[in-house]
Amino acid sequence: MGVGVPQNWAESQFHCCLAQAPFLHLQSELVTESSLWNCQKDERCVVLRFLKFPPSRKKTSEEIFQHLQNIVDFGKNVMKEFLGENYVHCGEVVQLPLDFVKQLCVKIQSERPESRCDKDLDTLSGYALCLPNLARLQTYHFAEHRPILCVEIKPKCGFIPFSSDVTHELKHKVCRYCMHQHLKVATGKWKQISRYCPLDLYSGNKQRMYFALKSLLQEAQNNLKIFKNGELIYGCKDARSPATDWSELAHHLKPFFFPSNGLASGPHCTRAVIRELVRVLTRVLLSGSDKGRAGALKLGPGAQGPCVCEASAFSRSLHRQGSSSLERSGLPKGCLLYRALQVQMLDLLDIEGLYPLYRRVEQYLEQFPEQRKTLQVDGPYDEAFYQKLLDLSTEDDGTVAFALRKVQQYRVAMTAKDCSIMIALSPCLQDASSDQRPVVLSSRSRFAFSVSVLDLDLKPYESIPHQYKLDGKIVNYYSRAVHAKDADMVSTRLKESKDCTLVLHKV
Ligand SMILES: O=P(O)(O)O[C@@H]1[C@@H](OP(=O)(O)O)[C@H](OP(=O)(O)O)[C@H](O)[C@H](OP(=O)(O)O)[C@H]1OP(=O)(O)O
Ligand SMILES: Nc1ncnc2c1ncn2[C@@H]1O[C@H](COP(=O)(O)OP(=O)(O)OP(=O)(O)O)[C@@H](O)[C@H]1O
Repeated sequence: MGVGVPQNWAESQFHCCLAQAPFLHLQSELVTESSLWNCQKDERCVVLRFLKFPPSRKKTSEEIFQHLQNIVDFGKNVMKEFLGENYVHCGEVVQLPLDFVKQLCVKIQSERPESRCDKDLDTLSGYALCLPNLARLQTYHFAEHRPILCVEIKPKCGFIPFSSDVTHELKHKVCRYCMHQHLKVATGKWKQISRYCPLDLYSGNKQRMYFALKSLLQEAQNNLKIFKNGELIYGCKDARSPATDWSELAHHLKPFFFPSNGLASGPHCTRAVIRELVRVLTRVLLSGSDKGRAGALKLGPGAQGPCVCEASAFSRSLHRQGSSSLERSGLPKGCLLYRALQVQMLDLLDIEGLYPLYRRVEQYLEQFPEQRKTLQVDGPYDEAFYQKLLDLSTEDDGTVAFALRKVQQYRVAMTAKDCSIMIALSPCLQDASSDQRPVVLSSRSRFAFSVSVLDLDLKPYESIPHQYKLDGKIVNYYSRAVHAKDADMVSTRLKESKDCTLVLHKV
């Protein structure tokens, strides 16, 4: 059969995503559904996402269809509104011939990372989500034949909680990502602590953003991947992945950034290429005028928290140099990072303030399980659902309605904290300015680009107790292992300095 086997693909708890080169080009003889047929006809390249479940949790076809439809509706009615039309691509639910799905599943099985194989792909319903291939320029509606570079960034949570419900003082000083790094290394998820801090990336300050992006390039973990013509050329799957090699990356990138000159190879060339990449990414991340309704989120002035994470390597080094001037967010309002941050901040109470409200909803649902549907706990994610999210009042009137509103806002915030950004860059000629597509300049070339958001599935209601436990684990581990070590170092230094003190006695 004429189905390209994907070379790279990844999946989360619920989904399997088939992506990257060679992309899954759907052949006409295999696909009869009209939407896919159209994709094939106008040469658009598509990506299919399938649901996946633990073997014990089978779902009916109807449930699977509904789950996928909910994902589409949530994208359309909520995330498009908040993040902006151009950044969000919701796709559509399609029904595929079962034979096709089964053969596909067999073909990709060997490519699945072992750690993800505890869940089975849904091959029985025939339903899947059909999405545009976001590793390509979204400003073109037909296949692009020019070389294309795509950088995928999972920036994670860009603010420090400001909620008065936070009980651990450390949470007001160090961001969750930086704390979580220590637990991840201790549990073997990754080999070493990253110097990346999301607060640097979201700062809008170019210097801090460069530092953040360079740190991602040094220690990509699951926060950075780079694709060239759809093929993964940089980024790792797990802690066993080989160490990152900048000279190899530079070799791939050189034709994009230094197309016509024979810049010598070696460390100088590598540095120059990486610098160009980081600059272009920063420019793209700061660009954008897409209208979204994130402005409709009237977060009060208190809803900001500190602008610097005490654990950030950047702020630590500035601190050591005696400089304390770190600016608050200078992100332009139209850019995707700004909008994503606003949505993340729907988490106004922090999990510590939210958990008792979740318990209130739970108790109510235990008593009145039939209300689950009326309350739209699991959808539909329609306009009414969206409207409720806009009420940011934090005054608890003791009602289930209040508790549920906060729970739903929290779920949306968590989704924005875990989504990824795809930046597609394609070199364009000097005279290509006549078309209206956005262009970004590097010192030796210019690129048409597009920015999209990926993985916008609403986090499940059921994940809240897990979030609560994990939060406690992260903070406790950090305060025991790291903060205690820091305190130790300070006291050792104090002791040493005491040992060296020359005590002068009066004679
Ligand atoms: O809790 P976190 O911050 O570790 O985020 C999880 C991610 O881990 P990360 O920290 O990015 O390495 C985690 O990423 P990986 O699967 O480990 O690459 C998932 O994205 C997970 O989402 P879900 O539960 O599969 O829907 C994410 O879980 P959620 O908390 O977003 O539900
Ligand atoms: N529409 C798309 N176009 C191009 N690549 C995609 C698309 N959707 C997903 N991918 C690629 O597949 C990977 C996994 O996709 P996605 O995050 O949506 O699935 P997931 O199953 O939730 O996985 P994860 O838990 O790793 O985030 C992404 O990191 C990205 O590299």
